[in-house]
Amino acid sequence: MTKIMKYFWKENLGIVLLMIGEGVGLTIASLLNAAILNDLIQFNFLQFWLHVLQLVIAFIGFLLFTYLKIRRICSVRQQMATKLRHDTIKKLFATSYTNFNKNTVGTYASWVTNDVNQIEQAGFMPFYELLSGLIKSTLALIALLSFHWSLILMIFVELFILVQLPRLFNKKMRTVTTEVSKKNEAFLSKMTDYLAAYDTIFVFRKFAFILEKVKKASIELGIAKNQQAKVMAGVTIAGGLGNVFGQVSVFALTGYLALLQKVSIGSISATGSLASEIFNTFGNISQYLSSINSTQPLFEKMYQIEEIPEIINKDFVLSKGFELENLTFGYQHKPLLKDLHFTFELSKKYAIIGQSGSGKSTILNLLSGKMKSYTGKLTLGNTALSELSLGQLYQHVLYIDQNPYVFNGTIRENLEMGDTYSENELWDALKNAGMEQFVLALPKGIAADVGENGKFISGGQRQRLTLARGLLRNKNIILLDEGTANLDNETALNIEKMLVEKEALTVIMVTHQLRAEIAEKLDGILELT
Ligand SMILES: Nc1ncnc2c1ncn2[C@@H]1O[C@H](COP(=O)(O)OP(=O)(O)OP(=O)(O)O)[C@@H](O)[C@H]1O
Repeated sequence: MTKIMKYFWKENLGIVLLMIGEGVGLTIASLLNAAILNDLIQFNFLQFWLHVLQLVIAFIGFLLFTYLKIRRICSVRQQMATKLRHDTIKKLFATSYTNFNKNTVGTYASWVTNDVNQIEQAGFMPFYELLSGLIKSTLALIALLSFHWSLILMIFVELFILVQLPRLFNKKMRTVTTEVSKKNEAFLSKMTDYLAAYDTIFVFRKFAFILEKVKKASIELGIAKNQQAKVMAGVTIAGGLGNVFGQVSVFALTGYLALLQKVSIGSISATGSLASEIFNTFGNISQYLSSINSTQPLFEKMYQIEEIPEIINKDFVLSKGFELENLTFGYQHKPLLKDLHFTFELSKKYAIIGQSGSGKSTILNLLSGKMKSYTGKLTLGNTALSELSLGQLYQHVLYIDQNPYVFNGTIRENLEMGDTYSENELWDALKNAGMEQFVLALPKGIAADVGENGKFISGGQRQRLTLARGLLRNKNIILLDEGTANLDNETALNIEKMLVEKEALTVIMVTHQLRAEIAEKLDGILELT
């Protein structure tokens, strides 16, 4: 948490200044309480009314600073949460393909929702409460010193004992918070999975089965949260006991000093409220620190994502296509591809065929730099793929996998994905992907919404939309995994023809259905067994 607080140091300094303003207002109000009581004891009515007026002004100042502080904390807290979410996703995008796939999408969603919320509630909020309390306590201690030194001495001894308390709870708090985070991850992951499977659940009428699973996952999450609340309750009680003891002892000592005529009688109302400020803060310190401490594992989880730096290979020239030599690869040490030799020359057209599970998509995954744990040689141009940054690779390569994602937005947004293209370029891409007539016939045309993962359009239309999105990018090499599998024979044939007839384009397509009209135009076929 220190890291993010430091990053926003200017904003946090502003908050500290507002807290000081708030604390000064409150301390002055406490001191005025003593003065008012003394005025009454001495029947000094003029002074009494003057002090009451000053008290009102002090309270107005206090409330004004409190208002500004609350507003500012809320805004800075949101800025820090946004930075955390942004940095986490940025790191996830900068890690390797294999690392990203170690967790489910639901887990990552949980990090940037549940965990960030937990950091806000259990980390940032207690931190500001503690900071505000410490500032008020420091001012209160200074004010108390103006009454009698013995008060400060006694408070210091008691505070020393109070601040030892958090240590007793640190370990337990970390454990229960980590457990809540894990259960949150599991819960969100399961929910994402069940809801994404809605169509399957719908046709199998498995609602009761899924509801039972939802209930079980929710109960498991509830147990972890209860466990956390139990530890929190223990921390609160321990702090509360110290707090009560401290306040009573200051009250008693001031009374004793007043009896000895070392302090005025009115002091008792000021020392009481000043001491309550100090002991409220330090009484809750164990709770604040345990809570802040408990968020540490959540930060660690986000910060430990390994970023793989993009190192640009300056010597790279796309002088030739992909060359595979003795290429061997397997998942989890299970051999799949063995000693493969093949050359995909630039501007030529290839198909990869073979039985289901023979490794066709895996080859495209290797060519597109997603899998790196192969042995043998795999080069593009004059450079080994392992020495090429993904940015450089994707400057030339377009990979359309078996399930390309269609975003919940318009056709135009799905095509552009944040880039800018002319109307002509957009429509050319739609035409080449066999999508032009369909889009023209839509009431909203290119501005039509496609829904979540394109659920408002057909499977074939989704495939053509993602193909158009790829064609727009004008890359030299296209890797197409069953890119026309969902299309009718005629549309599929037209698209494949369009691709193999593009002279400059290197085409490597995985297909189950190699049509004779296409096969005769190919320069090579890689058949896997
Ligand atoms: N991420 C993965 N982890 C472990 N095994 C995997 C993974 N991806 C694929 N496999 C396995 O590797 C083998 C080859 O998979 P691949 O997807 O390359 O086959 P394919 O020839 O493209 O199949 P299909 O024609 O059915 O799409 C399969 O047995 C598959 O179960």
